[in-house]
Amino acid sequence: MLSTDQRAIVTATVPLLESGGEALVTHFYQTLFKDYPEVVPYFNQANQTAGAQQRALANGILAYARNINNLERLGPLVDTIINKHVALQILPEHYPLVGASLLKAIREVLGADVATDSVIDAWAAAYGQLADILVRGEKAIYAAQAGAAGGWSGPRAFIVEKKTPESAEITSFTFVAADGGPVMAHEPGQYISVGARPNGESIRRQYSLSAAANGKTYRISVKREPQGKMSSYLHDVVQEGDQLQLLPPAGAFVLSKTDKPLVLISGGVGLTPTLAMLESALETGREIRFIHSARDVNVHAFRKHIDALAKRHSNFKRFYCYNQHHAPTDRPDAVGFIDKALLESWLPQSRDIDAYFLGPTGFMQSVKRSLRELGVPENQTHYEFFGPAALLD
Ligand SMILES: NC(=O)C1=CN([C@@H]2O[C@H](COP(=O)(O)OP(=O)(O)OC[C@H]3O[C@@H](n4cnc5c(N)ncnc54)[C@H](O)[C@@H]3O)[C@@H](O)[C@H]2O)C=CC1
Repeated sequence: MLSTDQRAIVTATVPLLESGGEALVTHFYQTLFKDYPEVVPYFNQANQTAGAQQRALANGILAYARNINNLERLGPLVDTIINKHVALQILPEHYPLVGASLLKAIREVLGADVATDSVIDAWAAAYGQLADILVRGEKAIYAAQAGAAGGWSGPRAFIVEKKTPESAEITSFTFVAADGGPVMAHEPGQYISVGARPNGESIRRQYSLSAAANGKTYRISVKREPQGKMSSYLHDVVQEGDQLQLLPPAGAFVLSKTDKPLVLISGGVGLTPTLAMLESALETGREIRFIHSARDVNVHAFRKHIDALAKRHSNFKRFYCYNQHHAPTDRPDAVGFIDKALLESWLPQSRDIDAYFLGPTGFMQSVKRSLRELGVPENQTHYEFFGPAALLD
């Protein structure tokens, strides 16, 4: 439990963290990896190089410290972190390693004058409180995953039943359990972790499930990233019949169960979770708009499938925006970038909608701003980052 004095110390440290947050966190990661090399496989080294993971952690720590007196204000952040940890199989025994490295980094970066014993004690107590909240949330999800019909815990072997190209750069993989058993139902919008050993190196990545739950299979749809170890391995090496290890579905970016009009807005490979959302929401009869932006028709995945759904369901309209179009047969609904004017013309009349959006960061910044300016309530707009979260505003 944090004392009043310790809370005051943590709050007072916020401006210091704000000005030096990234240096602190960079130092923290260096310390963590040096002192505890066994945790390195839990981190996507590509995100480390780009600094995105450092920034995400810095933002998380700042948000926590800022709200230490009113943790409810953290809102969905805690759930998002808990779900990311579950997808990575973070366990209670990992927390002391991170805590020790964080305190060591605070001490080394701030120096003995600032990082006095009472500052370190306050941060130790604050970290302990955060760790308790996260460990409790993670335990509950692990238990739910293990207890669900078709559920499991830890890695489970799956076979690639189908490998299907969906566009010039996106390919789907459909998995069935190697033990032939059922698989737990995921919420539309959730992801699974795929584990493999390309070139003998053990790696794990999260991919959104791109189809609604059916109890038997899972489907992911992966964009080839030229530098991506897992996506290159999946595209170039993995074939139908091959075996991979999957962790159970997780993720807090899920459809809210309202009957408000649903607007799904995606850029590029960001369409994968919105596709699962679309498929499951179609059954409810609520009004749905599916808005998708792609560079051009060649990289536009699932167009035929979505067009066919739009023909069959009168509650559903789809809109496509291409940056370029090459032939009259491409027939996008707009050319260029999705902007406020375009969204205004494609949204339902009412602004009392549930909106979900994903795409590259610039796309998400633009969509978030446009929805706000168009009067969609902020708490009815939802988004997720593939990988470490960044700030959109
Ligand atoms: N939620 C997330 O975190 C997502 C992240 N990404 C990441 O983004 C990268 C590129 O993904 P791709 O599928 O190749 O996307 P892309 O580069 O093909 O872009 C998709 C669409 O978004 C549009 N767009 C990009 N910046 C925009 C802006 N500032 N305003 C309006 N529209 C904009 C593009 O013009 C294009 O139509 C990947 O590394 C991927 O991992 C992609 C989708 C979702």
